[in-house]
Amino acid sequence: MFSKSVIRSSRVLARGFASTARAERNVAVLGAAGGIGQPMSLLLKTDPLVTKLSLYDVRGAPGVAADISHVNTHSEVKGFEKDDIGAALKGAEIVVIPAGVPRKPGMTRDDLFNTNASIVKSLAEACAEHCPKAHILIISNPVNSTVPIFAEVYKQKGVFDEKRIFGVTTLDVVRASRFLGEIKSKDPKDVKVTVVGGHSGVTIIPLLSQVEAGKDVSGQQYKDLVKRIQFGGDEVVQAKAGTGSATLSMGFAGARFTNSLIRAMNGESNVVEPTFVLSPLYKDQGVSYFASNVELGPEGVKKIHPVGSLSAEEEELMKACLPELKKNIEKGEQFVKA
Ligand SMILES: NC(=O)c1ccc[n+]([C@@H]2O[C@H](COP(=O)([O-])OP(=O)(O)OC[C@H]3O[C@@H](n4cnc5c(N)ncnc54)[C@H](O)[C@@H]3O)[C@@H](O)[C@H]2O)c1
Ligand SMILES: O=C(O)C[C@H](O)C(=O)O
Repeated sequence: MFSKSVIRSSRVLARGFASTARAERNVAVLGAAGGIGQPMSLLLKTDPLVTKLSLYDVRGAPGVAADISHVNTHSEVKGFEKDDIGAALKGAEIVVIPAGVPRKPGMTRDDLFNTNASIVKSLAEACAEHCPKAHILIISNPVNSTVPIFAEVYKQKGVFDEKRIFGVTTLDVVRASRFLGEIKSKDPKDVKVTVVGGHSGVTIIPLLSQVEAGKDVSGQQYKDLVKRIQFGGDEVVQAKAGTGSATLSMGFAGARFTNSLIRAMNGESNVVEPTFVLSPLYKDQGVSYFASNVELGPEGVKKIHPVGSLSAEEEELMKACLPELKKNIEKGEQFVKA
C-alpha cells in the first residue's frame, strides 16, 4: 500500500539503523477500537516509519493494542481507555481521530453533528492540554464542521496553528482514482485525481479535467462518475444496511495520509496530498476552510496549491459546493463560540 518513495526511504532508514538512531515518530489514534480505528491501527503498525503507536478509545483499546502489538514490526504499541487519554497523548506528534458515530442509511453526514461535535470538542480540549504541538488528522464526520470545531477550541486555548490541523479527505481521492481507473481499464496507481472542496456530497469536487485519463469522460458517463465519487460514502452505507459506513477503505486512506505526513516530517520533499485545511483559496467568498492539493513539510502545511483551471462543468460543481461548505463551516465555528 505504500508508495515507492516510502519503501525507498524506509530502506534508507533501515540501512542506517545499525549505526544511527531511528527517526522517532509517535502516533496516537483516538477512537482506535472502532470500525476505522482497528484496521487503520493495524496498517499503522505495518508502516516502517511509525515507531510508537498509542491506541485510545473510551472502551476496548487495550485489547486492540494487545492484539496488534504481536505483529512483528519494530514499533511499540500501547492501549489506553476511559480517563487515560492524557497518557495516550503524551509525546504524540501525530493524532489521528476516527472517534464518533457513523451514518445509517437515510442519514446525511450533517445528521451526525449533534453527537460528533461534542466528541470532537472534548478531544480537542484533551489534545490542547496534552499535545498542543501535534499534527491533528480529523476523520470524524461531518469533516466540514469538525475541523472548524477543533480549530476553534485551539483558538480559545491559545494553541492554534493552522499548519497542523487537517481534515482527512484522502478517501475521496482514493475513490476517484479507483472509479476512474475502473472505467478506463487503468491501474489506479497511474490515475491520480485531485479532489477539492469538502467531504460531503456536493462539496466533493473531483477535477477530472486535470487528469489525462479523465479529460475525455463526458456526457452521462461524466455525470455518473462525478455522482459516484461525491456519493461513494452512501454506496457503502447502503451496502452495510445499518451496520455502519466505510471503515476498511477509510482505514487504508487514513494510514496513507499519516504515512505521507511522516515522510514529509522526515524531510522528503514534494509530498502532496489533497486535505481540508484553513485556506486562503475561497476566503473572499466566505469559505475559510477548503480541501485542495497541499504540499506537506516538517511543520505540516508547507504550501497550499491553487485549484488550477476548471472546466465549465467543474465551475458549476464549485458553485454548488461553496454555499454548502460555508454553511457547514459556520455551523462548526458557532458550536464552539456559542
Ligand atoms: N473522513 C472520512 O472520509 C470518513 C470516512 C469514513 C467514516 N468517517 C467517520 O469516522 C467516524 C468513525 O467511524 P467508524 O465507522 O469507525 O465508527 P465506529 O462506531 O465503528 O467507531 C467509533 C469509535 O469511536 C469511539 N469513541 C466515541 N467517543 C469517543 C471519545 N470521546 N473518545 C475516543 N473514542 C470515542 C467509539 O467507542 C468507537 O470505538 C464517523 O464519524 C464516520 O462518519 C469519516
Ligand atoms: O459516508 C460516510 O458517512 C462515511 C465517510 O464520510 C465516507 O465518505 O465513506
